[in-house]
Amino acid sequence: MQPVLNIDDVKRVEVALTREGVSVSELMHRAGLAAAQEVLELGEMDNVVVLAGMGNNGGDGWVAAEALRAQGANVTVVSPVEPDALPGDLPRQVAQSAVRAGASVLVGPSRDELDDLLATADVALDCMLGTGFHGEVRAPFDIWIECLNASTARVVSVDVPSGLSAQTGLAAEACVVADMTVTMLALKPGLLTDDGRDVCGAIVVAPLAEQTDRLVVDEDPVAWRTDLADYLEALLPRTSAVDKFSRGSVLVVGGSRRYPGAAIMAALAAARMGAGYVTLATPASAAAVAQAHLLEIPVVPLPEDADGTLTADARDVVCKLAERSSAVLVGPGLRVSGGTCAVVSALLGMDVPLVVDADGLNCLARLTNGALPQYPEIIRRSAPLVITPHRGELARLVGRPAGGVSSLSDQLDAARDIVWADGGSELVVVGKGTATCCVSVERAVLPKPGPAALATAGSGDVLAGMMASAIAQRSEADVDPALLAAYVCEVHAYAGTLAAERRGSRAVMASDIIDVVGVASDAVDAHVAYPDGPAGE
Ligand SMILES: NC(=O)C1=CN([C@@H]2O[C@H](COP(=O)(O)OP(=O)(O)OC[C@H]3O[C@@H](n4cnc5c(N)ncnc54)[C@H](OP(=O)(O)O)[C@@H]3O)[C@@H](O)[C@H]2O)[C@@H](O)CC1
Ligand SMILES: Nc1ncnc2c1ncn2[C@@H]1O[C@H](COP(=O)(O)OP(=O)(O)O)[C@@H](O)[C@H]1O
Ligand SMILES: [K+]
Repeated sequence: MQPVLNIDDVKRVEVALTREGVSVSELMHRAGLAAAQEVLELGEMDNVVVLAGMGNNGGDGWVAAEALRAQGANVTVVSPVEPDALPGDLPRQVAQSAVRAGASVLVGPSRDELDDLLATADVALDCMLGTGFHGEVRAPFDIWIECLNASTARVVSVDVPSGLSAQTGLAAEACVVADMTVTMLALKPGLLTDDGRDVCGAIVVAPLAEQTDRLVVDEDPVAWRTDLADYLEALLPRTSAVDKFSRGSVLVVGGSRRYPGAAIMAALAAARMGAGYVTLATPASAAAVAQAHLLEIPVVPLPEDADGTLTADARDVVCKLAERSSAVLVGPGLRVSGGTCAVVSALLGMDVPLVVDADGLNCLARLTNGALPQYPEIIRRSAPLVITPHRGELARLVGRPAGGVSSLSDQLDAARDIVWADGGSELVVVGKGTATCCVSVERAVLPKPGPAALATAGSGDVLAGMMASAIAQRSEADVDPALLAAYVCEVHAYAGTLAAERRGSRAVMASDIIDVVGVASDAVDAHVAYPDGPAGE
């Protein structure tokens, strides 16, 4: 797994490195050399343009310029001011050194001059704005970014594409779209989510010092990005010595007269993910339509009110069914009412592995007055509990205003508020978004996100069914619950990719994802077990 650090923690690693004798000047040199090295590895990059800003990100660029010139490249550095006029000591010193070494400099070019220069470039190094960037991009960089994005040069961004917040992943109106980002010391959350996913290109981490790995871990990374090989311990069993019950039985409690489909999709996804026996319990008036869609899955009708939503009387039947299940999912399509809250509350009080999604989470928000971290006793239990909120649901659970969870960084913060309040190892918060985090009290795991095709109604219901299915199949095993949850997200993501290939990237609907869950999980498992292809091939 690769550690991911918040920007403030990156700065602390920088300070720790200086304490261990690696000065900021030395770090800047190594950063510039690392960027230059990546350019050299692209091959045949004779004409290089370096767009340098006024801070240390610009300093990295001047160092790279000098190094590339020493390797025989034609290098022109574009700067807003004369090198001697750079305000920071370090950037000024490295700029003066690059000029002494013969780098050409173009100061404050017009748009046309910059366009002409970039037209000659094989590669452009983007060193305008790094982690010190804030607000909207000011002149001249807004214009430089437009010119760069319009050019045909390969773009290598240093540390972070200029205009992207490396913390939030949100891009300013002007933002570089890079082919590659060489980021210093460690991954940052903003590179992995939202606009960051579109603008970073390939990401290379430059550690800069041999102490970095240790110091990064000392800073308690905000998350860990998984590699496929990390999932080995999370794979679902493939033994032949099973029957349909020992393969895991899942109870899905969901649906309403208004929303029968969500629960149907969750039940189907649970079956496609490998559970041997799935049961759907749904309000009576949703049961007929559900049964018509579910040939292999028994549907149990439950007491409902005039709106076709569960009443509290459903609790007894639900709890009896739950007792016989290896895992339960509650929520998809349920709606929020006194009755549904009573059912969610009863399930939370049981000793059965539980996944809470969608309206199950909204019930949980209501049961805790929109402040779940203040009522940890409601979710404290001995059996596993996985809650799968998207950003809106997560905001509601922790009492933030609508829109108050708007980045991966916010997802991680809010999820941590919940798991730390709970304090138990049974709880995982799967904070969903354009990138998803699986957070337990032990650590936060970031599975590889899927395509935007997953942003379609019902996609979350599919994930929730898959999650309950995986937990049912691994109920006996000692596996890191956050890793197991991340494995399920990884399969969901890959199913999204397969569905997009099959249906077209904008055409995927949730049932298309369900159709390929099985082949996606086989493919992910094969990659995990045999990263270099099956043995003997
Ligand atoms: N951490 C490490 O270990 C290492 C870090 N290193 C490097 O240092 C970088 C961080 O350097 P940094 O702190 O100097 O900030 P940086 O990104 O150059 O930006 C500051 C400049 O941008 C300007 N500026 C800001 N916002 C703006 C806007 N909206 N529009 C326009 N301008 C704006 C700001 O102006 P000001 O706001 O002060 O007026 C100031 O001039 C980091 O990304 C990495 O590359 C490596 O050298 C070594 C190892
Ligand atoms: N832009 C995106 N890129 C990748 N995955 C996404 C994107 N948008 C949403 N997803 C994923 O799709 C799923 C959507 O879940 P959710 O919001 O609960 O949908 P619904 O409630 O409609 O079922 C989550 O797994 C989420 O991580
Ligand atoms: K940059």
